[in-house]
Amino acid sequence: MLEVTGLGHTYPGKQRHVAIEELGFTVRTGELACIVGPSGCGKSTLLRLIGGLQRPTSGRVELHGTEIDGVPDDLAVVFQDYGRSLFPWLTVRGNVEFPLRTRSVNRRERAEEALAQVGLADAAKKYPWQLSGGMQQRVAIARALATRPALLLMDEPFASVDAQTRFELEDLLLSVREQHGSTILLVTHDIDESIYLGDRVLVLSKSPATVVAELDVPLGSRRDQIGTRASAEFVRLRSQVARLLHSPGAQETAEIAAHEG
Ligand SMILES: Nc1ncnc2c1ncn2[C@@H]1O[C@H](COP(=O)(O)OP(=O)(O)OP(=O)(O)O)[C@@H](O)[C@H]1O
Repeated sequence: MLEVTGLGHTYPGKQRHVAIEELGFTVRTGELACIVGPSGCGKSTLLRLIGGLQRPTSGRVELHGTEIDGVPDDLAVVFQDYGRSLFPWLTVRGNVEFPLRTRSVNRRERAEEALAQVGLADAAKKYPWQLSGGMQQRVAIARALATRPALLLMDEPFASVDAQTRFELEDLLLSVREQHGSTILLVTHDIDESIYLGDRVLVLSKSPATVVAELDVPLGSRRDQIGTRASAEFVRLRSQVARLLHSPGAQETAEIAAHEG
């Protein structure tokens, strides 16, 4: 569904910065792929390029085989900062209906369905500021789901909530994904989260970002916060990703292996 080839992005000007270099990967329909990388390596830049919010300086991003050159209709993004992404003057239902305003669908029905999916059927008439942080992020997820996107991009979606809420939202995402067969690309700096959620984990290098490893996550589709995280396979993957992220030597080895094979 998504194909990223030879992608590069350099921020111009006095502070010229090469954020992304020769980056490539694909995401299959129905897959949940996680991108994990060190702080400041270029994860948000990558999502902005994929979401058509920024133009790459080299390479291409294709969705369903067509190059992206603006924000695609069938793509939705969930950002980390729910406080700034929801409109405080609109009710919860108003927020969820907002991206549907130009579509000929029953907006109210769609919004209510999406809110029910995230467990907020009773909060439709409230305002975002009357809800907890975790509930606000559920509204942001409902708003993205209401558009029935072919691809859902998520930029550190659970980084601003407490640990318990984070676990709940991770499980909510897995259940929504199972119900809809959604295709999701999620960026995180949390190694455990990338393995718990992902079918595949793409590990990025330090800036300029490039893909140093792609790891399959053979943990099955039924995951649970306690059993899955304690499993031998989970622990093995966690060490592997941590080594790739924290040891420059391991990154070089992975890069050489990727180029050779
Ligand atoms: N508009 C900009 N102009 C110049 N440099 C920028 C701009 N936006 C980002 N950068 C630089 O590009 C690099 C990548 O930034 P980006 O926000 O994509 O990283 P990130 O991996 O998402 O960071 P974090 O993990 O802290 O969220 C950083 O060094 C940042 O300073």
